[in-house]
Amino acid sequence: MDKKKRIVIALGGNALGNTLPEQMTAVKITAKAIVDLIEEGCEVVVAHGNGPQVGMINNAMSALSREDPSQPNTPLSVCVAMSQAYIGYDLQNALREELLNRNITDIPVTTMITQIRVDAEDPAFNAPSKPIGHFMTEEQAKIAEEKYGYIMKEDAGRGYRRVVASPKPAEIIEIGAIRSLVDSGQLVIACGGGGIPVTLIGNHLKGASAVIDKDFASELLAEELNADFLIILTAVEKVAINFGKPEEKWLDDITTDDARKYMDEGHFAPGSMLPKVQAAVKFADSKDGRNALITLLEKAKEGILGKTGTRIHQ
Ligand SMILES: Nc1ncnc2c1ncn2[C@@H]1O[C@H](COP(=O)(O)OP(=O)(O)O)[C@@H](O)[C@H]1O
Ligand SMILES: NC(=O)OP(=O)(O)O
Repeated sequence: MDKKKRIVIALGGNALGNTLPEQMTAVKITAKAIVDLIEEGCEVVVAHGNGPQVGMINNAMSALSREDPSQPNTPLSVCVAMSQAYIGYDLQNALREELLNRNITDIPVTTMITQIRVDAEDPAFNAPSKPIGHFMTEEQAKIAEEKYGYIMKEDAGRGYRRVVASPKPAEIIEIGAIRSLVDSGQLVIACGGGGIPVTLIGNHLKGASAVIDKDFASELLAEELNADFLIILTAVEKVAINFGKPEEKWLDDITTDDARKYMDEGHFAPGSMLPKVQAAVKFADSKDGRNALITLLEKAKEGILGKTGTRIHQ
């Protein structure tokens, strides 16, 4: 019998929604897409983003400490941990239910609280770039800057968002535990929200004020688990060159060299498609036979069957 294909899936914003009720609904659709892959005979590991959720949690915790001075401010690393548990809770339950609905009773679902070591000297700490929280108008953004000292940036024509530091992931602290669970056949949700950023001081892990990009964290997870496929599920079916322009062209199958050329030519927006293509290239180049796929959440099954999406390979 063929060895099962091991797939790490990175879930983007549309897989989770922006509010509590939206997330409840979105995870049901997401769970169907993931269990479709399991039914196709794949071994799946799930990672996910947290931009809207970590922003919401951070706003709530900051409001609490403004109202009640006895409540110290909640560090961003703790907000990431909260977002992992909140998203993991909904996703884990939706996956459990979808598996049971399809009479799959032998795959336990687990969410692993995951810390990821970053370099304390990473220059990203001095150049906030990761959008979190909800979109604002220019006027609302100015108020947020003045009132809360937030750094606000325009996000790919979609409005203004707060930006925070986003260092590169260096080491997944819980990788041994994740590997044991995956190897024993469990469906594991790990590296949520890009992982809780920590720096290492002796034996102590210190939370860092940052949000790691989940595309890069998922890539590291896929390499560490020796996955065959990294699938990045987002809001577009394929990656385009000349995106949004009259000469727009959707890409089916590209080599990592093609992708690097397109990146140099500036076809992919920073903060949205660029990190996905960068992560896909890094994974595909990391070992012969490794493939990355970028596609729409609802098309995951067609994507793995080679019918759609943008496939990136050496
Ligand atoms: N070259 C491109 N090809 C396709 N989509 C692109 C491109 N450049 C930017 N995008 C935008 O990137 C978005 C995906 O990024 P983002 O919304 O940050 O993803 P997610 O939240 O799913 O991680 C797409 O919905 C699309 O609007
Ligand atoms: N942490 C992270 O990359 O979140 P998003 O995917 O929501 O931006």
